[in-house]
Amino acid sequence: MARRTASLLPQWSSRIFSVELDGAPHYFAIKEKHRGEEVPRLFTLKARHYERCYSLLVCSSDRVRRAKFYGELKDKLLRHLSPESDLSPMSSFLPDVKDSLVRGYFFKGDSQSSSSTERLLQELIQRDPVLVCSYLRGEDGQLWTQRLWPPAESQMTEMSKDYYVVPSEAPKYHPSVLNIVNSDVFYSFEEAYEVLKKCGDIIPEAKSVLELLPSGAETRSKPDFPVIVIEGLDATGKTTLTESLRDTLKAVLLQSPPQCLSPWRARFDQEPPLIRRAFYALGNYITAEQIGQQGMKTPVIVDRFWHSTAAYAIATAVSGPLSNLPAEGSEVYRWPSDLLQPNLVVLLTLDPEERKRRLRNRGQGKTEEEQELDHNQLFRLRVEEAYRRISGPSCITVDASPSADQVLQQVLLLIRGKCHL
Ligand SMILES: Nc1ncnc2c1ncn2[C@@H]1O[C@H](COP(=O)(O)OP(=O)(O)OP(=O)(O)O)[C@@H](O)[C@H]1O
Ligand SMILES: Nc1ccn([C@@H]2O[C@H](COP(=O)(O)O)[C@@H](O)[C@H]2O)c(=O)n1
Repeated sequence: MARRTASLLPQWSSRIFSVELDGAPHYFAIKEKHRGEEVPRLFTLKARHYERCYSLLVCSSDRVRRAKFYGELKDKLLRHLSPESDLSPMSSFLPDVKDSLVRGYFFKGDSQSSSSTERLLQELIQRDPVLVCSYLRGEDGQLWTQRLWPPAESQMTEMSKDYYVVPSEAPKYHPSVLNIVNSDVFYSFEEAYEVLKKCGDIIPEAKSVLELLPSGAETRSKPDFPVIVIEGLDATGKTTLTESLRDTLKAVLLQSPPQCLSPWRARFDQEPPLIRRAFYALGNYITAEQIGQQGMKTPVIVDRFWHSTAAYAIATAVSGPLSNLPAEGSEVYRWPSDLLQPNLVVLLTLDPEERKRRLRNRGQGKTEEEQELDHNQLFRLRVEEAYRRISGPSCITVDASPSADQVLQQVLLLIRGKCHL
């Protein structure tokens, strides 16, 4: 298996590796040592008594298989490895090369149970799309060597050489940015459709979803009436506002994901990002079809649409501070060319403490992502910033802290100014 997967990781010696140790990414490169050359030291691994570490990179050419297996691999490793192994997320990428990121895990080998670890690795490389490397500590404790595992007996390839591990600078943007397009965010009906179609064999529910889809993102004529989307984090007042707008404007209220996908939403929420995001992306096309029909008769108000799909996906793919997000103007913030464009998108924003108070008062269950919003201040900031950076159409921010009626009046003013209602 190592040989077959090796061909999926071109330019091995030019790759950068990232291991998350104690919550912070450590970047390293690999280097062949030439005679008399001083090799820079690797970051000091905290547990100095470990002599050997391993990395596993998931590198199937089938992206659905890769996404599913990456999630399963963590459970498998956690079940088999000792807690001292410090299992950490790892990735490898070619700087500035789109779609070059591969994910995996890194862990410290336990000398007491090395044979059972190696048995597990042996099983994995026989059956699964993983590429395993071992890292051996040098005598001074800081210089590490990377070697393909198990060492290739013959046929010296670029990968089967021994390399020294050397520190590397952090890339300008989070490496996940390289793979966002059509893995986390889908920019056409076809791209998202392809993912769900491939899932049909392993997720029977995918077939039911496919049956509900419009026959393609047909270019319909623009609705005669205005289409207004209300966006925002949970509990910012979207439901309250959209219902008031519906009543005031005698409009139709739609939502994304649409009601018809409700039976399958929880199922797809358990899936890895590739599949989950494809599900939500397709939901927008079903809603767009409904907008197209209703918008010929009345104004249409939409509770969440494309901005939500893209902003949450981008903010989840990238970790850490706002500076890790793709730069403003990046292609990842562009609107899909085949998706209906609303006339106005309003983003409701709220002070985090007030949002929490409203969540508490409402007292409903929360999705994992909503809990993450509560606990992780950086995630919340990334989602809000991604919302603001999406363009074509961009959103207009409205402070949702005044009373429900004041927020309604503010948004009605915007609608009358922009949509001539
Ligand atoms: N302007 C407001 N002032 C005070 N409370 C409000 C205001 N708007 C909404 N609320 C209350 O805040 C809570 C959350 O509002 P709402 O359900 O409308 O938010 P939401 O954005 O639709 O949330 P979710 O996305 O989780 O469905 C509700 O209890 C609602 O009554
Ligand atoms: N158009 C959409 C709508 C929602 N999502 C995802 O759902 C979560 C929030 O939705 P709630 O109904 O629970 O408020 C959020 O995690 C988004 O990832 C989406 O992707 N696209």
